[in-house]
Amino acid sequence: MTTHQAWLDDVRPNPYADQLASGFRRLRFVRPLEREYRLYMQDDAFDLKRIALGVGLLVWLAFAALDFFLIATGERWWMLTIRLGVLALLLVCALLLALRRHTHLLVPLSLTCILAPGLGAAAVVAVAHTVDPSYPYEGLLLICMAAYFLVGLRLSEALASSLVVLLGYVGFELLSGLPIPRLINNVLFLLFGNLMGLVGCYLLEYKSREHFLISRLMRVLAERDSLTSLHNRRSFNRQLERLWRQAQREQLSLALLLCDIDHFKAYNDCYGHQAGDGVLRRVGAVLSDAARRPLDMAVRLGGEEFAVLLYGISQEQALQHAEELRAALAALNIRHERSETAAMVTMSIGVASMSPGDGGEFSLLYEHADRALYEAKAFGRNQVVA
Ligand SMILES: Nc1nc2c(ncn2[C@@H]2O[C@H](COP(=O)(O)OP(=O)(O)OP(=O)(O)O)[C@@H](O)[C@H]2O)c(=O)[nH]1
Repeated sequence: MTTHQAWLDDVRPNPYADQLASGFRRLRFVRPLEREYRLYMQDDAFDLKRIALGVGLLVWLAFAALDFFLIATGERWWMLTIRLGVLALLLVCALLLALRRHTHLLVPLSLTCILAPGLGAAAVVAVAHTVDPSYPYEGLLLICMAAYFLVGLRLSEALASSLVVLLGYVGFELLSGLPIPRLINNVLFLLFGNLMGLVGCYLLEYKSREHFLISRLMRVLAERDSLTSLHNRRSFNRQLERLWRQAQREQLSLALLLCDIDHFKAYNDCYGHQAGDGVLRRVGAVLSDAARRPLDMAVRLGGEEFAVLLYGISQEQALQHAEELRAALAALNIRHERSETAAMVTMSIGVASMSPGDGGEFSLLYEHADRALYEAKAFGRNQVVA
């Protein structure tokens, strides 16, 4: 953690950076991040689970064939019955996983894929031990290892399912009458194997969580302006293109508000750069409040230039939004004694609205808003022009 600390402080407050800085030794994030991580894991582990299940089915069948060589008595039919029962259950799980529709069932399905063969194998071993105490029980460890490393379970889930398998094994062996010293020997071997799995799984999950936090943080840093936390120009360009296509499909209009703080250079010169940064942050918060709907976006284009992209609203509504923004900034009443326009910090806003379905390029929307902003500046600033 300490290696991150130095640069993490530069990007805080940010939920991913905060979590990286505060640590997660217990393999748990704060609640909203934990939920996000689990969803990410669900998506990430889907293919892994399908491959693991395919391999598991083949291994299970191979062990069933092996039983026939190792056990020659009637018990082999009990063992085969158990194996077939487990096989049927695994096939149902495989079918549900193949459909890929039941993502909410992913964890229960994974647990079933461990518990069914685990308890099934424990029962098979116990039945075999009634006729041949040297029948190999070590295969149980393979199932525990699959829980720790193969099916994408979290440590707590892998540990719980492995313990259930172990307890099941002890119970079945007690019923089958395996001599106690031998049972203790077997259980100790399985416990030590599990201990290794536990440590490996902890390190793996720790790294997976760290990777999740860092990759999300990188995404935020690549898409957001560090001073205001608004989207940056790159993110804006991408979103504008995306929304343009969506508005084209849905026959809706798109509005762009280009906002520029008036006499900001004079503000910086008068009150200092730090105070200027404070103003940029407060303007950012005002714009961010105006873009709360999921497809809307507030952007810092650079310097004291901002933009608000609004989805599916008319020119009149866009003008109204712009006036509200201007009024919200005025209501903050940030003193600006060097402004030639007013005694407080104000902004000029250029508004453009277009329906992509009517034809034209999305760059036109920006051009129209830019021209309107130029006019707002030219007509005396602190006003909205469409
Ligand atoms: N404090 C601070 N100032 C910045 C930042 N980025 C750009 N600026 C300053 O913003 C000022 C922009 O000046 P101009 O482009 O002349 O704009 P203006 O003074 O607002 O003039 P008008 O827009 O015509 O009213 C410059 O002094 C930049 O140094 C920043 O991140 N923080």
